Amino acid sequence: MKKRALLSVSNKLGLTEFAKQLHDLDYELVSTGGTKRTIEEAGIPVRSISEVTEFPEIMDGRVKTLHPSVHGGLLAKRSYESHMKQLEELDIKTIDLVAVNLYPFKETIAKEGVSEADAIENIDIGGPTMLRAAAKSFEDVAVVVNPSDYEEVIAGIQEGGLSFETRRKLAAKVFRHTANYDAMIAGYFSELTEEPYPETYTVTYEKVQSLRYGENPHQSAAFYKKANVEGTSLAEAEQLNGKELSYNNIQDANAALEVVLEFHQPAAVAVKHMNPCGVGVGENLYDAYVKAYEGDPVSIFGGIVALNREVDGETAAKLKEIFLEIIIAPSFSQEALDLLTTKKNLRLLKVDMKKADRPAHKLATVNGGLLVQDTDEGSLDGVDLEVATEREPTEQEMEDMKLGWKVVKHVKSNAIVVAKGDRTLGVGAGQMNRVGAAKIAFEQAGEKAAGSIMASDAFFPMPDTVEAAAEAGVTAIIQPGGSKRDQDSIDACNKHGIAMVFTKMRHFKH
Ligand SMILES: NC(=O)c1ncn([C@@H]2O[C@H](COP(=O)(O)O)[C@@H](O)[C@H]2O)c1NC=O
Repeated sequence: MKKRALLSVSNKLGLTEFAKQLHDLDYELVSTGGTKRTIEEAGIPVRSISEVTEFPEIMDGRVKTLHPSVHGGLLAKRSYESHMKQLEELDIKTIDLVAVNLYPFKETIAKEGVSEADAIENIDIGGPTMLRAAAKSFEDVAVVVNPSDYEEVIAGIQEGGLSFETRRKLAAKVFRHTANYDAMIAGYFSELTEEPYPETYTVTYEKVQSLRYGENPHQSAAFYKKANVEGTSLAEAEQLNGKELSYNNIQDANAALEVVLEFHQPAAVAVKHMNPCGVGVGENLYDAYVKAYEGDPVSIFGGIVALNREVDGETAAKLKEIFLEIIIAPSFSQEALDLLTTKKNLRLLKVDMKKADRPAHKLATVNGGLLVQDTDEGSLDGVDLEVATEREPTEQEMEDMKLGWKVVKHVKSNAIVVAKGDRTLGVGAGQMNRVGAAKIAFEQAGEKAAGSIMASDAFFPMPDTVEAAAEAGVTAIIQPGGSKRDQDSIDACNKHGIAMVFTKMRHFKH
């Protein structure tokens, strides 16, 4: 008796070649409407699914393969006499191979302005049902969900049949695929019904690449991207030069990208170990980069630089002067590319920075758990800053404080940023007490701290940070305010003639 293959695919890639090879291997082919037409047009004999089900495809294809003649043929255990007897009694033929790929739900919901009705029509029902049935029956049935596996499947059959291990691997792939598909549907409906934190949180990620190792060489790692990437993302970067990215590179590059996206003017951000070490904004990119570089010419060495304008030749020449791991930009001029690609290991990443939306959620794992929160979208846009001190900040101080505030949001807490004249001068990151972070920032800024501003990601529980700032020459402070002891800090500012504003918004980053 001929073996039977059921083919029902939305993505017709490689279909006719696969069908032809199966036919040559003496399989009887059975197909649904569009798939059958494609196979027939290639001159390959194929039977209609309606012949098998003795039922027409109905309701615009909503029901075509959902039939006992299909699912009996898939789910019967060949080793059970009772199952085989039932098939015989009901005149159902076994199905030995299934190739199915699903309605393009992901691509449909990614379309701008897609209607709910369109999204719903693209939820495949019959396809996943067949895939799951075939995968459950992997001991007897081979199931192919990805056209990239056609070749291997054909080769296996030609060599005398697919092994148990191969069939089990194909089944595992199917269950991951249908889980991924359903997770996308679940996510879509959670959004529709405005349930950001539902009773089960199902997210799905697709592999971008295996990584050589994780944070340290003894840790294994891989990079995955969201099935539907929202906004500007490193996961969609185009690498134009350099060796493969590492786990730490990706983390650092993402940190740099997040900071540079804060700015509309030409901006440059240098990052080390996920903290910005130098940030500059300017009239043009060169100017911005020079400022970022001068912010901390020591830490930037071996760092990651993100820029928010096309890298031109002049900026590239300056970037080339020091050892950098990665440069991220929306584009690179040919001149810049010619200059930078002479450094073989320097990774150049082209990232589309125009995508406005940001990921709705930030995820963090704890042992045995997952924390989910809104992305920190807090900004000073439209915020009336409260001046807490006797002295009002000058216009220049205000500008510098706005820059400091944008940067301090991205520095690990406790975080202090010292800035002046469109650039950072010192960054204190990740300290267990605030005054400690401030001291690090002042030490970095050195004499340049005179006349600078200080930004703090959270309020001051004591006036010690203000005192340290006064000693370093800081003239204005931006911080959330809200401590029971705010008055102590205000008094200290007034004593030293420092202007201080409250944002009433905290930017902890752990
Ligand atoms: N309703 C059904 O019984 C059904 N059976 C198979 N499909 C899907 O129909 C698509 C193929 O359709 P066609 O061969 O007409 O191009 C495949 O993506 C397959 O997963 C179905 N469609 C949706 O559920």
